[in-house]
Amino acid sequence: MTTQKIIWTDIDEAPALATYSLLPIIQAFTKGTGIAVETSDISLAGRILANFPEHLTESQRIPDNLAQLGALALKPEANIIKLPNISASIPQLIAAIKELQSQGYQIPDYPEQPTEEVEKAIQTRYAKVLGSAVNPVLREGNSDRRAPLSVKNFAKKHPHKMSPWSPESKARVAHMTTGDFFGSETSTTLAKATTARIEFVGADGAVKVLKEKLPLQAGEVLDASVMNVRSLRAFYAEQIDAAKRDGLLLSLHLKATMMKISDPVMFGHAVSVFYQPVFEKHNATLRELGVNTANGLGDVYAKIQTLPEARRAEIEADIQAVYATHPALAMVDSDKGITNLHVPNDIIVDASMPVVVRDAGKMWGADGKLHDTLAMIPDRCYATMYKTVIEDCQKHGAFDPATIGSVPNVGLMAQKAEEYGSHDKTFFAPAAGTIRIVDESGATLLSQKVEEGDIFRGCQAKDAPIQDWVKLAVTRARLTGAPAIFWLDKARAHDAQMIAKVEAYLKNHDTKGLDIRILPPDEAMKVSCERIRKGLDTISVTGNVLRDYLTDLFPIIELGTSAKMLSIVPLLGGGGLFETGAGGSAPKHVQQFQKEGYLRWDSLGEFSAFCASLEHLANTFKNAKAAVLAETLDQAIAKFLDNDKSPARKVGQIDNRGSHFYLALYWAQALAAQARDTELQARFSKVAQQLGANEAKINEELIGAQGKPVDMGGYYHPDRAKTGAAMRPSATLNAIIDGM
Ligand SMILES: NC(=O)C1=CN([C@@H]2O[C@H](COP(=O)(O)OP(=O)(O)OC[C@H]3O[C@@H](n4cnc5c(N)ncnc54)[C@H](OP(=O)(O)O)[C@@H]3O)[C@@H](O)[C@H]2O)C=CC1
Ligand SMILES: O=C(O)CCC(=O)C(=O)O
Ligand SMILES: [Mg+2]
Repeated sequence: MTTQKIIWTDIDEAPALATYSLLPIIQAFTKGTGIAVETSDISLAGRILANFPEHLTESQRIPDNLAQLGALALKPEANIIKLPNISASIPQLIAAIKELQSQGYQIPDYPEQPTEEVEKAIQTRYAKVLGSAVNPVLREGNSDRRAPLSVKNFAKKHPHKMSPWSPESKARVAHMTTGDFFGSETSTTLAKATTARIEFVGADGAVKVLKEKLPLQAGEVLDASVMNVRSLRAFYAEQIDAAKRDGLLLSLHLKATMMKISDPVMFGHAVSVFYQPVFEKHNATLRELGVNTANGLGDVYAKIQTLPEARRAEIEADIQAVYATHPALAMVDSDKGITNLHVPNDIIVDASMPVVVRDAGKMWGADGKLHDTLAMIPDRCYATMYKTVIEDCQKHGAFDPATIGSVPNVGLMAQKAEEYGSHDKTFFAPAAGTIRIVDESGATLLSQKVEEGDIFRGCQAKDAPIQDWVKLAVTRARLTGAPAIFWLDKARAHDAQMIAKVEAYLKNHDTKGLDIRILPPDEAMKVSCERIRKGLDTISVTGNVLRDYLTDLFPIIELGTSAKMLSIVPLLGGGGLFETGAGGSAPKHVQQFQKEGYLRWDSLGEFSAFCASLEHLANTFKNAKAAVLAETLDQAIAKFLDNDKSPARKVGQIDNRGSHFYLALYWAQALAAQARDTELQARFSKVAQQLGANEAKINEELIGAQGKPVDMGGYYHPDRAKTGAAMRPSATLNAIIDGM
């Protein structure tokens, strides 16, 4: 029998914890079927270690798994289960490095302000693991994200709580009206392939090359846009005044993790504008200490620890004084005094704005209560649709998960499409002048006027992925009968190029009888909201960033969480990437696990992704056992939902581990009940019997393990034995699974 491989990624935080319990079950169930489920460590800690082999002993080294998986993703045999991983901000990266060093890994410190060449080289190496470093490498296909039907039906039957909107709600989204990426964008479609370069031209005409080689294909869409920092800072200042005047909380929503070059800096400007009195008065000291506003107010607190007591107290008092004259800030953790401006990775727009919608326009204030917020989302490329959904709720009230329809998504992301690939084309203007993209003949393709500090961003979207994206949209529209809306705005330069392509490529498909529209994001949002309120589904077909934002927004509205989403990436090379859920790695869940031995991570996303991965094996390799496993897993998931076996939230109820037991039980029962594969039937009849007979005992052992602190031996790089033991506390369950 040839063995087909499924790669299960080892990642971070809550989903990594869940893996300790779930993977042994999955490996036991697939044993002897010709399917091998193997792990590949692409965790933040793993990626750090993989980049510094010469600093490690032989036994400490780990291979560059991410590069290997990236290569695998291009091949037809690729079958990868991708769990959400940390896209690290600098504070997270530094914390992970410290932890690894404390465990005896002699990797270098992160040079925050490199001066010497050696330091610069180390920083460059660390840059490879910073931010969204994994997803763009593995996502060699476009994205199909939706709620599986069983999950959607479950949510309708057991609707989660949505806060009612008050007619007095003053919540609002604020965005810039000029000087943002949206306003400045210019875009072109390449007539022929070329290798371009990006250069800065100073006021004196001197040219500085920013990027030597930018290979461009014929037919690809190339954009250049600029965030004018003066306008951005003025925008922040205005909104600070407006929030104060209107008695609103102030919140900032960016994506500093995924947009790892531009957004931390935009975040930093908000920090220095909000705390301007502190930065003015203590400018010299803070500079000397190497405070980087892009790392948030938390960086100020961290760096002033080295100052003499009196000096530190003075700065701290001046920070407190700001709150007296400024609007209240939205809080990430009001108990600990962690504000929205503390660290750049705590409020990530895709996850934070849906919660504002769910909580009726409110966020937590320092008083531990919910208040209407003024949500700053500077750039109009993304802000207007959030504005529309908030206004829709203010007008029509909260969405009712019991009755609303669905908004699945078809997202363009292959080959680092759009903003995903912009990191190596994002630059900060060294002075006033022009930044331009010049082709190999010397002709200027695009150019932007800049002032000092402005953020220049170049984006690319290759033609093949665009064609595939259009095809995927038509396929989904045909399969579901739902209208498909391309969220594209002809007033945005990039979108205008895309619209021309979409219109051309739609002609390659049979679209007879399909409802396919092209609408700007605010209108598309309006139509989609109107339709879900009537119980109707509407496919959103979007570029990369809107994909990210919408696939948290609608799932959180519809299902209460994006963890339950099915997230499939049909790879352009023929393989499959199956992502679990559409959300993140839930740091809050790890904190709860460490404190009270309770893990409320819901693995439904993993279940669905694994099922889709088995289906893919069954279809592409005609693997009959995989087909039976997939079909029975699907039945098990349905029963799991029917019996509501997802983790609860509190000690004493089943948690993630208990939910895995029930999945195993129902899966074994379904395998025992089928007759297509008698070998599996016989094998699993015994397992089903054993699991069923021990249900009470297993539950007792699993729940008995809760309620006390857990020592994982590390956060970013936990001790495998300790964590494994904590995640598999039922000797009875372990004996059955390990005995299979
Ligand atoms: N695909 C990927 O690799 C992604 C990675 N990330 C990364 O994840 C990290 C954290 O991201 P963040 O935006 O804070 O958001 P998360 O999605 O990790 O968490 C936000 C909240 O979502 C809920 N939640 C998420 N997943 C589950 C689940 N499986 N079961 C139950 N509840 C869940 C919980 O909310 P509640 O308290 O409301 O129940 C949780 O506190 C960052 O490092 C980010 O870069 C983020 C998105 C995608
Ligand atoms: O790549 C990342 O940093 C996050 C991706 C994400 O949020 C998503 O795909 O939904
Ligand atoms: Mg997301």
